[in-house]
Amino acid sequence: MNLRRIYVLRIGHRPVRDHRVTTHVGLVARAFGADGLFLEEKVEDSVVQTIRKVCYTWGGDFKVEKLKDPINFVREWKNKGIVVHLTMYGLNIADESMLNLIKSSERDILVVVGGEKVPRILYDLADYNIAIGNQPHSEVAALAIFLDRFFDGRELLRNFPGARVRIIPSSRGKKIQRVM
Ligand SMILES: C[S@@+](CC[C@H](N)C(=O)[O-])C[C@H]1O[C@@H](n2cnc3c(N)ncnc32)[C@H](O)[C@@H]1O
Repeated sequence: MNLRRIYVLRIGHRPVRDHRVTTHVGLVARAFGADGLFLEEKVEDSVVQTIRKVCYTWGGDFKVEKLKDPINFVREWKNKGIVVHLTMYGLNIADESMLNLIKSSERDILVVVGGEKVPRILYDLADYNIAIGNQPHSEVAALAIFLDRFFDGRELLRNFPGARVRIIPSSRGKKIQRVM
């Protein structure tokens, strides 16, 4: 059995201004199958709390952690896993050969998404600089599409153990079941 894990690192957070987008990076990471999120130390505690509250209510084993030195963390990560940096300047994911190489690795994966400006060194540290198309858009969209392609859509059918509420999918209206 492959016990490979996939984590997300969000770099380049601007306090206050990026509160919502960094929260959304976390929610997308969790909902689209990642095992956890690493954030810079300057990220507001309320971002971490919001993501943890979603995990408490909706389940899953998703870890959120702040890092003192994200670049050093990436350096050390490379001893045990691979680093995928999502950037519009990278190799287009539509060329599936890169994605296939990433999928076939048995090592843990760190997916790095940036903000306004990403430190140059990340482009060199990354094992793969991957573009979700070579047009500028958003870290939230880039992460969602990368994870969805990585898991071939299977993440959308995942169960989240320990959920307190669950949605009963319905063609109209909102049906929610309390589980515990
Ligand atoms: C506001 S964008 C900045 C665009 C940036 N100059 C870049 O390198 O992609 C913030 C983040 O969104 C992600 N991003 C935006 N467009 C992307 C694309 N086409 N492919 C992959 N990632 C993208 C990157 O992680 C980037 O650091």
